[in-house]
Amino acid sequence: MNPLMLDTTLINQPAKPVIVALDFASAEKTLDFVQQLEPNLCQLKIGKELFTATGRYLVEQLVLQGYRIFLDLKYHDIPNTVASACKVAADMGVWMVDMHASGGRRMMEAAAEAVSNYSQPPLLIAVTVLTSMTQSELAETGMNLPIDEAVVRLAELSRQAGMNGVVCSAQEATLLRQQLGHEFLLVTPGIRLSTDIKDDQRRIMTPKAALAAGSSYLVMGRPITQSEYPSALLQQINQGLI
Ligand SMILES: O=c1ccn([C@@H]2O[C@H](COP(=O)(O)O)[C@@H](O)[C@H]2O)c(=O)[nH]1
Repeated sequence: MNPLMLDTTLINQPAKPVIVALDFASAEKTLDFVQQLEPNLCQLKIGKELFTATGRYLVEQLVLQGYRIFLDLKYHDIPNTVASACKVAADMGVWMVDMHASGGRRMMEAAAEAVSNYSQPPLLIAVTVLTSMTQSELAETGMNLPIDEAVVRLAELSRQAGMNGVVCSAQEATLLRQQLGHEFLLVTPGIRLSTDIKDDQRRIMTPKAALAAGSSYLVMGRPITQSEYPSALLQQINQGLI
């Protein structure tokens, strides 16, 4: 494909369940890995490591290849700064961008207002409680609610402030679906196959169980990027087999 021409063939196709976290340190390693995938298999996530290494160049390359991109920079700053960053993300053509719900209502409202005039605004997602955190680690930060209550509180605030959904663990998906209905997006990292190790994740679930619990999208990094057959693994998840 001519790299300067946007591949529009997939734009109207529904998104797939998995967002693959491209946690690599260079464009070269990333593009090598992405060669094994196709835009109709999954969405891609660019987070802090890869974005720090490659900036907007790689985001735009992958958008041009027809991938929906989740720019996972978890903004947490004053309202004006986060709103301006969301506009730049929208200009890059990303599909989804996130911020910490703990940045508060005014920060999230400013972000929602900033992208409201785009014809295809990115989905705005707020991080509730990181999937690496346990109950005691949350308490150490001064937040003394049980994790699931903290997640519900932050998710309700996010929805009121105009977010399209939240990042949470799939372990909270059933509760959030009861409280917030079926339209609000639940983006769930901490996904592990039954044979995988947890790594630094703490609140985990298998892909099949997470989708059954109400997850909208499964964020998966190491289980896919370190697999010998990433494409076959994605196909099995897409078919609901694992
Ligand atoms: O609560 C959160 C928010 C973001 N993440 C990100 O998701 C991936 C998970 O990667 P794995 O290798 O599957 O653990 C990673 O990029 C995190 O930054 C998260 O894990 N939890």
